[in-house]
Amino acid sequence: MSQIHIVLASGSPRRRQLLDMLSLPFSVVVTDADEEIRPEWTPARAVEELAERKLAVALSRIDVPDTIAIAADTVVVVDGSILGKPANEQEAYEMLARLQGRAHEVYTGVAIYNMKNGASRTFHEMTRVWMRPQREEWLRWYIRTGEPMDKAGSYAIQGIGALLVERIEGDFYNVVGLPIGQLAVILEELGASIPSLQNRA
Ligand SMILES: Cc1cn([C@H]2C[C@H](O)[C@@H](COP(=O)(O)OP(=O)(O)OP(=O)(O)O)O2)c(=O)[nH]c1=O
Repeated sequence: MSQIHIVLASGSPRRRQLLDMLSLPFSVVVTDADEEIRPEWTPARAVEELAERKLAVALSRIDVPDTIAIAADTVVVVDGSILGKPANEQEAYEMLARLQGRAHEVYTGVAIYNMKNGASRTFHEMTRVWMRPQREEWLRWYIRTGEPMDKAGSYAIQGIGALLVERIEGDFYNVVGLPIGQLAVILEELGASIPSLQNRA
């Protein structure tokens, strides 16, 4: 397969690290898409729509024609309410207080477009996370570390937030912001050659 240029439309350092797992060279375009969610959207639709919005902004800034562009969006869902990134420390506390001691869902939507042949795919994955209860002082201390402030649902499963997590069902990396296993399969279907998949049986 010919070399195709990959662009990740994301300012998230986590998504860059996850895409690095594919051993595929890629470049990054940071987008500033509007992240407003319409109240009638289901969580699955919300993450897919937001990923497509980020992708559309990125596509308008890419001038290499042989490019596959990828964008993603992650939200946390509890009792049907969609939680994005907290606006301030008080909101982070309210989110964490709501999530602790119970289960919630993490949805990541991914939108991909192959500019070479016009092929596109949008999909989402859901991971269920069960959290331990933690004391108010611990939650306040955790917020002061700064870790929750740029994360959907106000925690990072890959960081100190792991101390809140009892168990998960589904793809761990989907919680971190990119369902990398499923993304690799779909990128191949869309014409990318993935070095990390070459040695399969
Ligand atoms: C729940 C959870 C979320 N997150 C992160 C993943 C996403 O980066 C972030 C959700 O915000 P997003 O709006 O999905 O992404 P972003 O603003 O960080 O980056 P961009 O839009 O430029 O791609 O929360 C974790 O890192 N760990 C977790 O455990």
